[in-house]
Amino acid sequence: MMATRMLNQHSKSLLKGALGKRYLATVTGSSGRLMPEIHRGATPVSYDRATFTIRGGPVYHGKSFGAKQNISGEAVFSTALVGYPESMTDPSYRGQILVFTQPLIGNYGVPGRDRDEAGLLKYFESPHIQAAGIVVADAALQYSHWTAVESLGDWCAREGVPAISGVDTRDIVTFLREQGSSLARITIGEEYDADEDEAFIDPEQINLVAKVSTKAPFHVSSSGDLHVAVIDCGVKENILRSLVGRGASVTCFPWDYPIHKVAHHFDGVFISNGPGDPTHCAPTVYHLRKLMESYNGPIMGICLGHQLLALAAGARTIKLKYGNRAHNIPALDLTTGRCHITSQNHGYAVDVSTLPAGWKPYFINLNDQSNEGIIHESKPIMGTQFHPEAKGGPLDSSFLFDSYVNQVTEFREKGIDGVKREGRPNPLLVDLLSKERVGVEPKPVKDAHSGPGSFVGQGYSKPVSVHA
Ligand SMILES: NC(=O)CC[C@H](N)C(=O)O
Repeated sequence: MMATRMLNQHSKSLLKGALGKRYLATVTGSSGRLMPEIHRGATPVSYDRATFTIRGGPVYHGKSFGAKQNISGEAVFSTALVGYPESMTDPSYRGQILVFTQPLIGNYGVPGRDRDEAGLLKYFESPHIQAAGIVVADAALQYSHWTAVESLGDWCAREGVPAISGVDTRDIVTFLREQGSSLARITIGEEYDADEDEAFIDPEQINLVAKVSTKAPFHVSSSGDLHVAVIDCGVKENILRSLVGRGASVTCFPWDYPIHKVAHHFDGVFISNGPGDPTHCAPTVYHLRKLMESYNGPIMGICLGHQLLALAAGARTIKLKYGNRAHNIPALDLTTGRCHITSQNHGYAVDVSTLPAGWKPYFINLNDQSNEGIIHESKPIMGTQFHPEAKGGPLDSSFLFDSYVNQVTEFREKGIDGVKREGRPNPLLVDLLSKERVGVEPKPVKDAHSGPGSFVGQGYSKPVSVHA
């Protein structure tokens, strides 16, 4: 008691915060940690009424708990139970309105922008929310978790992303499953205006990969001596971590970089996940085709990367009725007969009937029989539609990174003709490269809410409160 009286106000609030975080269930902020900065389109949290409108479908009335912004995009649903910070920052969700079937979202808050020893974001899959908006049945306004620095609603508002709750997500998903992939809009504040019906943005028409891919190469170092080139179509942090953690430094290239011209410097090539229709990436497909003609090192692709490999091989992709977005989808390994529970997030798939000679299907989806992977019959080239890096989701299929890195090691040791491939990346060149994605930060814009003296100018510097 005496000691408590002697504490100054600041230490008291810190102590209160620490105790609150550790022993009490309900936390509404996190003192002692740096709050993340404010971004384009940030608004105060809006608790206005809101509508979620599906084009050619129902209008759902609910309540806003994120930014006061109106947006439109493709409505997709995920049946994942946890992992909303990871999913929302996954660049593959760019342009999409994410409907969560898990009815309570936000109860463990949102973590900070902490980085691991390689400089990769620990809790996010990219630096910002990528989904255009989110739709939940029940938003938890109170949250509790030791990594949390803010609530889901605060995060959405700060990132300029609208969020709607109080709508029947069971009904929405039933509709989306029946009608198939649909355009939709979130409107905050005023009632939905039927005259605006034509104003739905269709992300399918946009090359989203060009928006989320780094604009210049960047490098992430590992302690090992392998070096992999990653084609960044919107790469998730955990793909990079899965390579770096296995001893492969990575240099990430923009999506349209002529990779075949530099691949001989690398022990392997990797093609990342990414948003939208893979057929928008014609330059990548062309470069991959050239790469497969000239390069003998291991090549692996995940999700969009897998689709691009298939297109480069000469196969076709199709759009699924409503896609697969979940963290528990069974994929059968056709080479072993084993089933793996996988993390997925895709709307397109490889049409396996168009796979040319020399390739075979590797995995198949046990729910809908869609293709989940392809493998070359003689070269070390493979791709998976699911996400072995998970985040969120189970790590059942992380062995695929082990086998890829084993192939990369072998290629480095034995080369093509039994001669060890020599050469480390030039340290000077590595030093010159950025250490993170270039040119993907949203630019600050002046809008109605961001003028001098407004919320954006002063909102987040205030101490945050902790319930005790
Ligand atoms: N996660 C991904 O890479 C998604 C790939 C592609 N944009 C699709 O929806 O099918």
